[in-house]
Amino acid sequence: MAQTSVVVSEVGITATAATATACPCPGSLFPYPPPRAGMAVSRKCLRAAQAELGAGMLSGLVESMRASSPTHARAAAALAAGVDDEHAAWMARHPSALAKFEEIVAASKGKQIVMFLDYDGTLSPIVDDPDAAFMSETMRMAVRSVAKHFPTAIVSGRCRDKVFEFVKLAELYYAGSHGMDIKGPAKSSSGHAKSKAKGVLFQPASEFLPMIEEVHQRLIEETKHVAGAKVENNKFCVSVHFRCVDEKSWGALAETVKGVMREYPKLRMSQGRMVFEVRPTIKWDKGKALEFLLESLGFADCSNVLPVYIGDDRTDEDAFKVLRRRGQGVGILVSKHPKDTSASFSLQEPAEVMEFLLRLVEWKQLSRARLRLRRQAHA
Ligand SMILES: O=P(O)(O)OC[C@H]1O[C@H](O[C@H]2O[C@H](CO)[C@@H](O)[C@H](O)[C@H]2O)[C@H](O)[C@@H](O)[C@@H]1O
Repeated sequence: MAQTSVVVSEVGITATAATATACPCPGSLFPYPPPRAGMAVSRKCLRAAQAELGAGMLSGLVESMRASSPTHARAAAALAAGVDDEHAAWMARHPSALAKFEEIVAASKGKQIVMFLDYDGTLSPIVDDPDAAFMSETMRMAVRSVAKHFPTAIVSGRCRDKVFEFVKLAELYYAGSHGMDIKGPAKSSSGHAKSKAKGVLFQPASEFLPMIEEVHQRLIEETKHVAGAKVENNKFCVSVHFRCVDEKSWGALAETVKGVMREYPKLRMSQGRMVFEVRPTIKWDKGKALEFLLESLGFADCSNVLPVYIGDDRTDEDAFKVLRRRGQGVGILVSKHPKDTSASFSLQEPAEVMEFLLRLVEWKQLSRARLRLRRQAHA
């Protein structure tokens, strides 16, 4: 099917018109994780683990664990190595969504904006304790206002109930467990309630529930000797956090988790921000959840919709890629540091996400007021 895509600006908003296919992904000038100098790790742990796993595999995993901490010593080293240039080049390819705000809203002309928001690191700041990742009341107000004007979904790795406890807005769509648990709004704050997605419940991995519960218990048991490790049950997936684990123990932790994973070939492991994410091997992710929600909202294969997806983590890349493939929508990565991404734009931190959301609301209110005035003038 021919995707609709007109590149509205040099920076990659793709919107309607009748021809092209997905716009090209940005090149990988600055691969993420960027290459970095080695650091001291527990040689003992590494040796023991490497014997079983194969050297390349585990040391790669530990490197990747380090890279998921951009505030680490790496940042200081990178600074000394001319990161300013790297950052400027990256920003040129992924400009601030605030700086390009006018272009973004111009691309929505004649289209329904649909908002997709990741939770951790996007609406709430990253903190050591996953149970304390609260969003501010002002952020909640901003999200509530956005949802009054546009259908809005939270797409999170968290289990749906947990992310709802944090967000506390019944008028939103929620896709928890990396999109494997989708539900429409319990209440409406706008006309969107009439949408087909109201109350929808989609759980493509439900058959994995017993296995996830089992692996959750196994991971708790097997990692209890690693100080600081925390295992979180996200219903259809499990997170193993290492943010509070001494770096010397990362190799041992990685080995332990991989050891358990070997017993569960139907589960796979990926990595987020100082966390291992364990989930079913089914072909379902945040990108699929985005497409499912668009379809449920009545925007399947439509050119009159502009999905806007804001997220900070590797799992959000699946959604950015879907937007690129569809040649439709706006992907915004929340990051202060250059990362390899399929998003077109960037915002530095949750505070900027809030500013972006508030500007959207303000713009929508102004456009409505202008329309009203024009109608009155013609009446
Ligand atoms: O898709 P998200 O909403 O971004 O969820 C991804 C994971 O986020 C949480 O972990 C991250 O945030 C924690 C709190 O700030 C932080 O301590 C941790 O290091 C981060 O990885 C959440 O706890 C996980 O379950 C989610 O999968």
